Amino acid sequence: MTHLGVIGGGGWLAGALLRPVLADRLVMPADLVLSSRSGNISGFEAWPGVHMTTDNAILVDACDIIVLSVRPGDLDEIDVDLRGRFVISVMAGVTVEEIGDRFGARRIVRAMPNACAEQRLSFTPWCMTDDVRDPEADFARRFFAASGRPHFITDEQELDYFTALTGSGAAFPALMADAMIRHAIEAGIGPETAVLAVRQLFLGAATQMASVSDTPADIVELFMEYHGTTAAGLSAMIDADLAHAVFSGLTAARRRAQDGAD
Ligand SMILES: NC(=O)C1=CN([C@@H]2O[C@H](COP(=O)(O)OP(=O)(O)OC[C@H]3O[C@@H](n4cnc5c(N)ncnc54)[C@H](OP(=O)(O)O)[C@@H]3O)[C@@H](O)[C@H]2O)C=CC1
Ligand SMILES: O=C(O)[C@@H]1CCC=N1
Repeated sequence: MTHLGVIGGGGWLAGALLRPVLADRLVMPADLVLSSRSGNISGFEAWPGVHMTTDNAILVDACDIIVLSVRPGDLDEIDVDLRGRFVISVMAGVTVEEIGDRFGARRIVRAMPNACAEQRLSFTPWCMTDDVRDPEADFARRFFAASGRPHFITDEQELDYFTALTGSGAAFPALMADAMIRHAIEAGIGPETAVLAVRQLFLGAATQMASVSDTPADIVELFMEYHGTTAAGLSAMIDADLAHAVFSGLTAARRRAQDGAD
């Protein structure tokens, strides 16, 4: 039986990835070991059989698949020997070469999910070393499929880009949504109604963009050609160079991922 050990299993991303995996019974609670530094792990009350420890060596001894999910700045504290283990890393900015050099592992999957994993809606690009065996690659794909859409890539460097683009999850759309909510409140709409309205707007917009064949650019074009109130708003946003602000943000996030995300 395969045992899965998650170093940093008490963290935000680990919980978001693991709850769908447990709900789907891809891994049974008794076969899962989570570690944290403090011993405080919550969010797994529905699966009382999950093992928890503060000792990463105990976790590694008990498991054949090891997930690395600590913050990059905490990696130096992780003193374990992962030779012969299949390793899955979801850490931003830590290359497979670094993981191999540091822990002795050769069979490594590196992935960049996002926190929408909790809603099973992560976009999760992933890559692997040549040594990964077919059943291990299949496990990795099914592991990430439980929490969203895995997308296999062959160029590891793209992961630093995806860390900025999609690893950020709801954060960048939330910035746009928050600006809209603040504008609505300034215009006299009650705060609760403003939040309700913009949440429903983003749900509708995301669902539409995910389900119709029109690209986002096609949708903008459609409204521009309609020449109505929305076109007036779009023109003002384009004139204010909204794209420039977005490009600056993504460039800064990518640079941080390339420099080693802490
Ligand atoms: N959060 C996100 O949206 C995303 C995160 N990532 C990546 O996932 C990784 C985890 O991030 P996230 O879950 O947000 O981080 P959190 O800070 O939420 O969780 C980190 C976890 O690591 C534990 N930890 C720290 N040091 C050790 C140690 N020496 N031994 C065992 N456990 C330890 C912490 O324990 P304790 O709390 O007790 O200190 C905590 O449980 C990061 O590398 C990040 O780059 C990638 C994509 C998205
Ligand atoms: O903001 C962060 O650093 C984490 C890693 C990638 C996405 N979120």
